[in-house]
Amino acid sequence: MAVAAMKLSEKQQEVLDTEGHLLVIGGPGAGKTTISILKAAKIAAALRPGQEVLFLSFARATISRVIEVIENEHAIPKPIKSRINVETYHSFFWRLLKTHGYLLGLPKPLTILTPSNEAIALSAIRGEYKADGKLSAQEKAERKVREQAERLRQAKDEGRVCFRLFAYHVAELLERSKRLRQLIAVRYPVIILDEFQDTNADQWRVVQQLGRECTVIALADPEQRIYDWIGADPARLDQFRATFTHKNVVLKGENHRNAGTDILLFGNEILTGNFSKKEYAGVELRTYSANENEARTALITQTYAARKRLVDSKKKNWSLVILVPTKKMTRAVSDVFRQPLAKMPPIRHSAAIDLDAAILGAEIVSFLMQPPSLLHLDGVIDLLCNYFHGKGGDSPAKADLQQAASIRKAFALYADKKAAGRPLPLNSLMVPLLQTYEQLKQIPLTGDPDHDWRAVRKAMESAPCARFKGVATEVKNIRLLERGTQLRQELSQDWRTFGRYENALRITRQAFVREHFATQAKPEAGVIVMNMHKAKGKQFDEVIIFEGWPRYVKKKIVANPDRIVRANLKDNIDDQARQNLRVSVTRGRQRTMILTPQGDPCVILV
Ligand SMILES: Nc1ncnc2c1ncn2[C@@H]1O[C@H](COP(=O)(O)OP(=O)(O)OP(=O)(O)O)[C@@H](O)[C@H]1O
Repeated sequence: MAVAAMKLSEKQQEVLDTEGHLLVIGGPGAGKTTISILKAAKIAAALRPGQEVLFLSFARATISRVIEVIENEHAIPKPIKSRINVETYHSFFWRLLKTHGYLLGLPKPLTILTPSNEAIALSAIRGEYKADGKLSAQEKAERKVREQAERLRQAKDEGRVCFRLFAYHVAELLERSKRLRQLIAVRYPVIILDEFQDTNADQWRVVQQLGRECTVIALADPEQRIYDWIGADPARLDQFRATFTHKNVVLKGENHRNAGTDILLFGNEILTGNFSKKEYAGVELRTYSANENEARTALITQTYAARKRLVDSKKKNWSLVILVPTKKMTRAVSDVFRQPLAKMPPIRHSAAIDLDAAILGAEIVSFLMQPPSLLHLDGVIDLLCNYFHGKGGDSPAKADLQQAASIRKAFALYADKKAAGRPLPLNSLMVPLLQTYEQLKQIPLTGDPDHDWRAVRKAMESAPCARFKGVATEVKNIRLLERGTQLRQELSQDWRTFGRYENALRITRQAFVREHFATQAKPEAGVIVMNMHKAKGKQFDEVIIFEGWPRYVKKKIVANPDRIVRANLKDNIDDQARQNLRVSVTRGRQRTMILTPQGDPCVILV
């Protein structure tokens, strides 16, 4: 609905009319984001030139939804819209650090240590420990301390700052410099903090400092807190109350997202486990037989049906999201949609999968596009090892770290043998690797980046070396040259200037850093697959929550991965699991379906 036609609730009006620090509390769809934008517009209209309202959010996708609200609100004139600056916490912190980090003794210039490169930097430490499940609490704590020390060292010595240090350093800066706090307040007299319940300790330190000079407006739902695992704290709202003289407004009982359905009622009852109704309008619980084929068929059939409903509704930019409990499953569902079972047509979709492997793979492709005179085997070996060190992101697989070690070892042996004029052992992994490297160097390039990129990737796919094949498969996950045209343009420009891709690797790396900060222009539409954790702050016309199924041997469950509650055991139900499911369920505007295995349905719901 266009916000222009919107009648504000009494409490929303109160938000609009209140001055000073503000804590706005409301459940899913209560209209927190909406009213905060209207309030931002009201404040912006009275600002002095050069001043803006700053709206801070966690995810880029939330930002696009916020921007959409602003765009729909025809009552907000353009010059006023342009005075509302919507930004992620990360990107705001980075701006501060880049300019003022030297005050903390950080080198200048600073660069971002992207998540994949952070994983590479930490892989040596991580490689020394067993898998998470096999570590004692003490070992985990020790590893955490060592990882943090390495992150700090990377920042201080190398000038490479990873995302999770942004708030840490900015907090330090603002705690020390009143002048900087004042500068920020002059530019941003009012700062809106979205999803405040999910701020971690360092972010809270930053907010405390900002609130000394600026007016802060925190939007929160204490029961949508899903970031405990990265530092959110149930005490946060009370800390806000104790720190700031503020007005508290509760948008109680309001639901503008899925009004007319029982979706919110069902979501709220998930928190207590007391279900008051047999049927909930707009909510459907379905089971599938607990095996791979049945699971896939159920998901695909339900997705076809939901898509048909939405297409038939003729709604513009309809959205259907499939929410799954794990990253692994996001990928699995995306693969199934691409190649469903026999004769079933594929489902066009976008998937929010982790791109660490694809990004590091892209570095290899771009390196191989560089002219042979700039290519060297050491460089390829380094990038391949980086790929294996970083492809698992925060949780690298032992096997991948070992791959990297084997490549290093085989390369050292190759160098020794070569120096001694001796042949390589025939079974060395360097044999197919060298063959592939030679083949890749021979690929004729044309100056059309899209074409050339594909040529290198295709050649990798059919290469003798299995490691390169793996890289090619991962790289398929990003359509690098389709996203915006900047990378493409820069590569073309590089070719025009030098008659070859002189700087392909550097250009590609920069493109990914940029990508981390880019704001999606539009909220997601069509069929989307994502991890439940990523659904926060978003809304979709229909939601399908699809969880994994137990594996049986002789009728006993031997494994039960990818469940909403870990292993689907009653003992593992906690607030996090309940809140996470509630957030997912309440994302649907019209309809939410939960697909769960027969015989062992989600324990929260039984
Ligand atoms: N007063 C209102 N009248 C009609 N529709 C409204 C009103 N306020 C908000 N809406 C609409 O309701 C939907 C949900 O609002 P909004 O996204 O602001 O809620 P929220 O509290 O931020 O939700 P969440 O915490 O679940 O992200 C949006 O589509 C918005 O346009």
